[in-house]
Amino acid sequence: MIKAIVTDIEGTTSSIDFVHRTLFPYAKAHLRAFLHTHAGDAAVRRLLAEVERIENRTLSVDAAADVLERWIDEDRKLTPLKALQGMIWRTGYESGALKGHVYPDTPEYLRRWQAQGKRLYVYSSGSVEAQKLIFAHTDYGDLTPLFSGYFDTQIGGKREVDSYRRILEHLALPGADVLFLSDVGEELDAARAAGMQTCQLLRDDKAVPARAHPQARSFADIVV
Ligand SMILES: CSCCC(=O)C(=O)COP(=O)(O)O
Ligand SMILES: [Mg+2]
Repeated sequence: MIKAIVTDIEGTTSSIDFVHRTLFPYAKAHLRAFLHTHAGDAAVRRLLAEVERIENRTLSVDAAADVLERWIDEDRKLTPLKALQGMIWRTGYESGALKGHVYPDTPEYLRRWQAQGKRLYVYSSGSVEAQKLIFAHTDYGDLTPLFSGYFDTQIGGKREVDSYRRILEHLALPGADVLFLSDVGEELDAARAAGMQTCQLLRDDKAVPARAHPQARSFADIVV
């Protein structure tokens, strides 16, 4: 029996377009000014040091902004970029400039599954801060009370089997009791290799079907 469900965000609970056409441009538009204002803050300093380590060179604030803007364009899933994006999006959500997109079936089925006693978790390349923000600011209210925990790239990349093994250790459940939901075949392959059950969300025509996994057009199609 499924005791826990771990869900991806982009392409699964929420639309790819929202992430790429609203969230990423917002982060890019505010990044440089954010870095100039906060480069002295301890948390931002640590993240900029990580950017320098990845680039293997010393960077001025503007040079770091250039690198991070390029990473946004390339959709790189690098931890310091994702952490900085989360910090920038916070201002957007709190001012009302951003509203977290979720498909209508997302809150409905998350509530239903929680009422059935299943524990719900998020695993996204977006930072834990960004995950909490998107679910706290939806048209359906604050969905964060539905979740028992959040995982981001600090636990490992989403295409790596070890990431899912580590998540299972945190959940203290065997893989057979855990269902992972994602739109990306390589992520589902890695979760299955760790022993999890899987289901691919095919929300729109952009998703590439991974026929080795059960498939669903919405959460209403998922058998738990
Ligand atoms: C937390 S919302 C922003 C998601 C994000 O930054 C991203 O890169 C999408 O990654 P996902 O693993 O949810 O497909
Ligand atoms: Mg996804």
